[in-house]
Formats: sequence, C-alpha cells, structure tokens
Amino acid sequence: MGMGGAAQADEQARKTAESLEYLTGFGNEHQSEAVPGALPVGRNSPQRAPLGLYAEQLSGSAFTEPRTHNRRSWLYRVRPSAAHPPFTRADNGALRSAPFTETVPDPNRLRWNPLPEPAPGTDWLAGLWTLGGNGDVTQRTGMAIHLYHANAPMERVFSDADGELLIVPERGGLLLRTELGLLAVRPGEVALVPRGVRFRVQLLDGTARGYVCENYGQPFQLPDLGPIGANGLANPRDFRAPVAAYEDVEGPVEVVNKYCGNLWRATYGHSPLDVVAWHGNYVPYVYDLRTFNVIGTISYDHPDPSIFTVLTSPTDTPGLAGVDFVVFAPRWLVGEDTFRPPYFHRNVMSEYMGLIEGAYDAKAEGFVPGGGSLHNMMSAHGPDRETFDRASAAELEPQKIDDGLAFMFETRWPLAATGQAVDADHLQRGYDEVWQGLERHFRP
Ligand SMILES: O=C(O)Cc1cc(O)ccc1O
Ligand SMILES: [Fe+2]
Repeated sequence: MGMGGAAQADEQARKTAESLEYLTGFGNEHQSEAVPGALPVGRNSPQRAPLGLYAEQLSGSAFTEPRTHNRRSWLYRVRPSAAHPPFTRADNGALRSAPFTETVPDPNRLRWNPLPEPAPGTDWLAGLWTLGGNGDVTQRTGMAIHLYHANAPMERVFSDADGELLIVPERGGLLLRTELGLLAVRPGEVALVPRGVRFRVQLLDGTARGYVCENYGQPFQLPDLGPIGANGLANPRDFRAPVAAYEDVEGPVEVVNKYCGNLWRATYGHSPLDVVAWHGNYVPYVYDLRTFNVIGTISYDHPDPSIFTVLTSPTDTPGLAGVDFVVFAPRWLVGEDTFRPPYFHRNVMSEYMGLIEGAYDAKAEGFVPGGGSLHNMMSAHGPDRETFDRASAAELEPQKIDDGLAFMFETRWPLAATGQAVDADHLQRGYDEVWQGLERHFRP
C-alpha cells in the first residue's frame, strides 16, 4: 500500500472509530450479532447454525476451571478457524519471548528514552520491540514487556497464542479490528485482547507509540477490594467490549500467529475476522484509565501502590501476582506530616514503569512519556534527589496531582532485559546519578 493508501486507511479508521457502539461490563456474559438472527437461540451448537454460519468455541480457560475463572466464547462465523493452510515460520523481528536468556537479570536500575522512529511502512506488529520479561511461554507463566512504534496500518491479521495483550497507547489512537468486533483505544485508555483472539490494528493518527504487557499467565481480572468494599478502583461497568462486526473478504489474507515464542504465518483465502455473531465472556475490552476511582490516604503516610491496581493476573499463590497493572492517575494528596511522593524502597516484586503523559511525582526529570524504567527485584529506588529535596520542604497543603498519567507492570519474578534493550541507544546511561548527592542530614 502506498502512502496515499495508508492515509486513506487512517481516515477511514478515524471515521469508524467515532461511531462505535460497545457492550459494558468486565467479565459479563455478553452476546452480539451483526446480522439479525445470526445468534442461535437456546443452544450453542444447533444441528445447522443460523444463516449457514459455522459454530466454534474459543476456550480461554481449561473446560474444568472453576466457574469464576472459566472463560469461553461461542463464535458464529463464515468459515471455521480450522479451514487454514499450514503455518510456516516467519521472522520474529524485534519480538522476544520467555524464557529470557539473552542477558541475566540485573540488579541495576535501568531507564530508557522512547523508541526511535520506525522505518516507513512499519505496521503495529512489525513495530513491536521487546524490552524484557520473565517466566516461560510454554509453562504459561510470567510476562513480556514490549514497546511499539508504528506508522502504517496492519493489513495482516495477528493472534497471540502465548498470552493476553494489554495495550497501553502513549501516542496516537488505535482501531483494533478483532474477531469479536471493533475497539478504539486512545492514549489514556488501555485495551485487553485475550490470548488467541485474532485482530489487526489500524492507526487513528498516522503514527502510534505505546506499551504492551504480554501476559503469559492467568488472564487479568479485577482485584479483590477487601475492606474497600463493593465499589472502587476500576469499576467493572467502565470496561467496554465490542459488538459483533465482521469482514466479508474473499482473497489472500496474511495471518501471523505468535506461538511458543515464534511467529508463524499462513496465507488464508479469506479474512478470519469473519465472526458474524458471538456470545460469551472471553472478549476484548477497552478501559479509560481516567475513570479509575483512585483511593488514597486522607490521614497520613504514603499508601503502597497496590491500591492503584487496575487489573491483576494471579498465580497459584494468593497475593503474589504474575503481573499487576497499576495506574498513577490524577488525585489529591492531603497526607499530614507526610513525605508525599513515593518513598525510598526495595521490593521483592519487580517494577517496570511507563509514562503516558506529563510527569511522575517521584522523578523530577528524565522519566519521559514513551520511556520507561526497570527497578528489578530488591533494587533500591525512590524519589530522585530533586524530588526528595522539594517534598521534604514542601508546604503540606492539599495538592492536586493532575499533570501526569504513569503506570506500572509489577511482577513477582525478576525481569531479564533483552539484548537489544541493554544495547539500545535509547537506554539512558548514568541513571544512577539521579540518586547521587542525596546528602547526609544525620545529626545525632
Ligand atoms: O517505584 C515507584 O515509583 C512505584 C511506587 C510508587 C509508590 O507510590 C510506592 C511504591 C512504589 O514502588
Ligand atoms: Fe517502586
């Protein structure tokens, strides 16, 4: 596709994104049909599915998992997914997968600037660049951190058998055309695409940049609220799922499948985004981080950032997340006699942080939108010197933090960076210096 064609595709994607309808609610049993009568009534698998469609179940959990964790959707499609030619290996590009063995986990604090400009014609999939991760794709444990920088619409279709994708745009909106329908996701919003769901990404603003957490483990769920009560943090009704929409395309379509760490490709004779109706609870979502109900202290001390958890991927050990997705959203700080920014700390969990816009209250400079920091297991970090000095002397009036949107992928296992991440020109050299000059104030 020439540049004119790409611009036209963006324009068409923008128009489509403006008028999307959604279903609401996280974890609900949703149902939707793009053509009236396409959804069977009273059974999942009638002898002949309506309108000549094929019925197919997509299982995101084992058949036998407890009902609270059981996720599946029934898809009614023009052709069954089974109707495809053999996959052959494709170039992995800058995508890497667990186990991450190119480097050893590093106790040093690391920080990156944003990804450089991609070559012209880089679609979202080609624009993915892996920073690091942990776990093992074949064990379905752990996670990978990717960044993307793209400037062309995807014509091919992608699915990730290795994990669920949490997409965090930082610059430029995306239109996700998924098997279950269309989602628009803009900076400040996040999208969640379940493992194995096929989709392609069009660009709403010509170029796009952002972050992806590829979660190999249990699907993200809303955290329990404990004493917070029945409401708060990310409210289930703010998650939006698509309505059914299908492509009726006969002709060659390239389909790329990420499978146990490698990309595989096949040329289908039709678009596999051909689901005319569906029902179930295994669905993609979009969520606006600005709707997060932020809870914090109204007395003293800086609470732990677990109160900012949007979504959590639990492991077999209660309380130990494979990955938590945490957002630092606009909020009031009112703590009395309190050092208000994030405290100095060492954490058994490993923390990757990114910035969607503005600034972050623990770092006066150097942590920039599109960049990221990695504070691995037990590595000492916290406010930089400038932030420490300012916050120690600040007048403690109620203060609104509304100039930034930062997030964290926090995981129970140490993260190993990829070779390309530690060799990158955009790795900041000398990050340690932000904690230099924290002077001795001890006066016994
Ligand atoms: O390191 C960070 O900035 C993330 C973080 C924020 C916070 O408010 C408390 C602890 C923590 O790890
Ligand atoms: Fe931290």
